[in-house]
Amino acid sequence: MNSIMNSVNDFISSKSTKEYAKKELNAILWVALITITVFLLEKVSKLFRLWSKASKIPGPACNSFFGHGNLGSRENFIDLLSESHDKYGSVFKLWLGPTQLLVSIKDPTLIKEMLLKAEDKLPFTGRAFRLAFGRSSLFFCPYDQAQNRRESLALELNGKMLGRANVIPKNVVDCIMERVDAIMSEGSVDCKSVSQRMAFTILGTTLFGDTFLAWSKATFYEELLMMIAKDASFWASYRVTPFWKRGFWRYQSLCTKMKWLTLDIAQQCGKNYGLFCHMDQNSHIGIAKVGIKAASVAPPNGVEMQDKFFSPELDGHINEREEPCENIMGMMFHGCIATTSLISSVLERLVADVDIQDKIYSEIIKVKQGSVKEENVEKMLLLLATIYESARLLPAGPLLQRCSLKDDLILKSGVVIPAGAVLVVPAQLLQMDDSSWGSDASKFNPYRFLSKAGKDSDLVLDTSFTEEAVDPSRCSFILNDPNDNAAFLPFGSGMRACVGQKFAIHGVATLFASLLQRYEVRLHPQLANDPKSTTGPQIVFVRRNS
Ligand code: HEM
Repeated sequence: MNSIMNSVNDFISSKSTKEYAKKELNAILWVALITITVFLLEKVSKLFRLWSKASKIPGPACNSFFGHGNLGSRENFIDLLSESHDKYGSVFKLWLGPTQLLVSIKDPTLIKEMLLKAEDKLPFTGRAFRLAFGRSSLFFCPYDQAQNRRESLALELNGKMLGRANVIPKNVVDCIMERVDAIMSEGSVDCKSVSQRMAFTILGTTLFGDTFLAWSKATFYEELLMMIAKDASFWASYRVTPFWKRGFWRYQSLCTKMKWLTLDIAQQCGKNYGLFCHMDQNSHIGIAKVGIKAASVAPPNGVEMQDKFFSPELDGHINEREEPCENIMGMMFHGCIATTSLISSVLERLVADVDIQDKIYSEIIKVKQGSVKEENVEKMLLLLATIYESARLLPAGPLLQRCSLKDDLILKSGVVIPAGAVLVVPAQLLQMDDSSWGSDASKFNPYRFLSKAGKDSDLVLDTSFTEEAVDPSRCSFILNDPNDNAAFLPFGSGMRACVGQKFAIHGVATLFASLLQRYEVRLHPQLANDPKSTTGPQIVFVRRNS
């Protein structure tokens, strides 16, 4: 035994072994050095390619290597985009850093083309979303990750939900009306909070079914959602996640509570989702251990849809890093915020234009009299046109953002936008642009979405919306598809356009068809223009006599 040990020691200490080890180490260092050099050279050549391609796009000169450092607040940024478009034309560039190029496009035709070709969304733009809810396979991710869920969501919303008799079931509309009754008994209400209440009920019942109406924690869930919405951008504005701040952990605990509540309502719906075992592997908070019992009750409204989004095995793909719960929370969050601002925008227009409100009311009554279907909103042309117009004038979401991650984007006009550039569309500027909407672009005019039958390109701009037009049996007007105008972008456009557009428009129309049938919506005589109000005008619902 000793002799074996001695010979091993001799071998190790022998000169040739030391030499051998030294050579090995040298070889490894060389390989590492070459790999790092190749990697760096690739990065540098990529950077030069980006700079050379970007140099052909017009834009303000950039004096600093670090780009146009301070772009100011959101409002200033939109002003900057507007001024730069006036100066440099419909496509211009800005450097956000040495490797980060921003390209803004304002020409509607180029935008339509770009939004069809650039199908990715840069994950860093969804930082607020990810900090709050985690990674999602629907929002702020490359197209190949979102495609399957987008398709199934579109199928559910536009196929099944729009196909049924009422986009929003009657019991849900009745419940919302009961809440409006309760609100009315309190006197006036601010536009924003009543819209939020309505949007929350619509989204909640769409995703979780009727169970949501009786869910005892719904009010707390709504409050949580709004608290998260209020703080999300603030915490995401830190370049480095501020783990050292107490406020951040308070915010994170709100997000965790929201996750728990989402699972709670899922549990209340009475289904055993395969998702929970999947989440056990991925979840940061161990929610999987909640333990969901299988229930033998018949699925309530919305459960089928919910099932799709909770199931990780959708189309056979399991994305290891994704938690299906994030998609549900994302839809609740985005759907509620966006639908709230649409409802609020419609309410504001209606109280400001009583004449239109009265015309919509007579349209609703006429359609109801001549219809077997409970809420035949497709025939309520003026109501739908009012919703389109209110969406056009929506103040939310001033920018659309896209990216082509793999390939350069070559537009028909010859402009080449390098892969990886952040593409933005100043949607709000476009939606108010005279060249796309006429000289009254900044005014509320729902008639711009109506044209005389047989001449669908002739917009009715004279506002002569007569009795004839609101009578579906003698209707000589048709509703234009708002998406025909490339400058109509409240729901985006192209490959990553909003999946919920049709559902949201029909849902909001169904809601207003019931609301206006029962109530007149008026500005509160004393509180209408309260300068201190940050939540829109104070309004009152006045019950109609009939
Ligand atoms: C009035 C209500 C709504 C408005 C104004 C709205 C607006 C938008 C906008 C502007 C986008 C970005 C589009 C783009 O970049 O081209 C978007 C994306 C999206 N919307 Fe909506 N939305 C509304 C309601 C909803 C609802 C109710 C749902 C579903 C329940 C929904 C689901 C989505 C999804 C999944 C995306 C992400 C698409 C993607 O990135 O691939 N939206 N929405």
